[in-house]
Amino acid sequence: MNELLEVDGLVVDYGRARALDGADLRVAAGRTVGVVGESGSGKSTLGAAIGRLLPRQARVEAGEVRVGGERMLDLRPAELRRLRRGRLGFVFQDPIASLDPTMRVGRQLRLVLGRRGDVAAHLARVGLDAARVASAYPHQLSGGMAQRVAIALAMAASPELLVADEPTASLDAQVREKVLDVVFALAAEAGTSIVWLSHDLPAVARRCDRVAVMYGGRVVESGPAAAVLGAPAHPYTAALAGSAPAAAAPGVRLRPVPGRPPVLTGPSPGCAFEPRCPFAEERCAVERPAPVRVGEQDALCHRAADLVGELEVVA
Ligand SMILES: Nc1ncnc2c1ncn2[C@@H]1O[C@H](COP(=O)(O)OP(=O)(O)OP(=O)(O)O)[C@@H](O)[C@H]1O
Repeated sequence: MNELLEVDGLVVDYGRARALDGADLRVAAGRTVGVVGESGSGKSTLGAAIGRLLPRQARVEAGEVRVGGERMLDLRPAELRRLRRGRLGFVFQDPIASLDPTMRVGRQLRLVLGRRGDVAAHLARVGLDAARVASAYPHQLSGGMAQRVAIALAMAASPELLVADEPTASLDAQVREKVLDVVFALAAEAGTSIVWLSHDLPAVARRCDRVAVMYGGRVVESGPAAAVLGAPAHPYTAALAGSAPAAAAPGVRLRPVPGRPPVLTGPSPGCAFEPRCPFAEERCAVERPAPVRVGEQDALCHRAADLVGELEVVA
């Protein structure tokens, strides 16, 4: 498979707090991947690290990020800008904050598209009327409209990879689905891969080809969405899928699994889920699990092979 994004063993600390503890992720060209996990599992850090957009206090301690084979962490600033502009797009949680407050929307798009770009056409692609929106400043737009503008900007150069960090978290439920429709339709048209960081497991299941489940700063299970969510290979995925409010309103934050998520200040000595895991054995507390292939999934669990058929999703 032609991998567009490869994240290997990524470790990121914020001072003493460890946000990523050896995260691995693969995204093939044109694929849509939902990255799910509880608050604090490291999703935003992973998304920011992909574009080398981590805040100043973050330190990459180990690991590697490659986009189209280019080693992101080694690029010089000019190369990094070129790669971000040409191959990557980002959409964040707060659309208004991601736009320039001092510049009219049309002008922001013009800067990205260049003189010959068709501002009105790019606004129309995200369902906005240029006559109404191009001359507005970001604060004059609703959240949904501002996010559409942010999507138009992120997708203007038809990037190979779009990283969307909870792009609909601040939007009303009715607007949310429409905004996601726009993101996925534009990406499908342009052949753009999506990494969508989300709390919303049912929504990810509906829209993504693949799912990566994060826990304690690692991707503990990944594989085709239907397999991961229908027949989980990791006990944490089973707990998370069981706790997903599938019947509740879309976008509702996941109900936490009993117990508390870990707060790491260094490498987890074993499996970070061990204290909450109903299947844990002695070695789980002291040996870091390596990936195990189970069916179509990769799971970081010592017991993944013996648990086949045991893990039920309690919906
Ligand atoms: N700027 C920061 N300074 C210090 N610690 C941080 C910072 N950003 C994140 N962290 C810590 O790193 C860990 C991972 O956070 P991150 O935001 O990546 O997780 P997340 O899964 O995206 O959470 P959420 O879903 O709440 O956004 C958490 O323990 C968090 O407290």
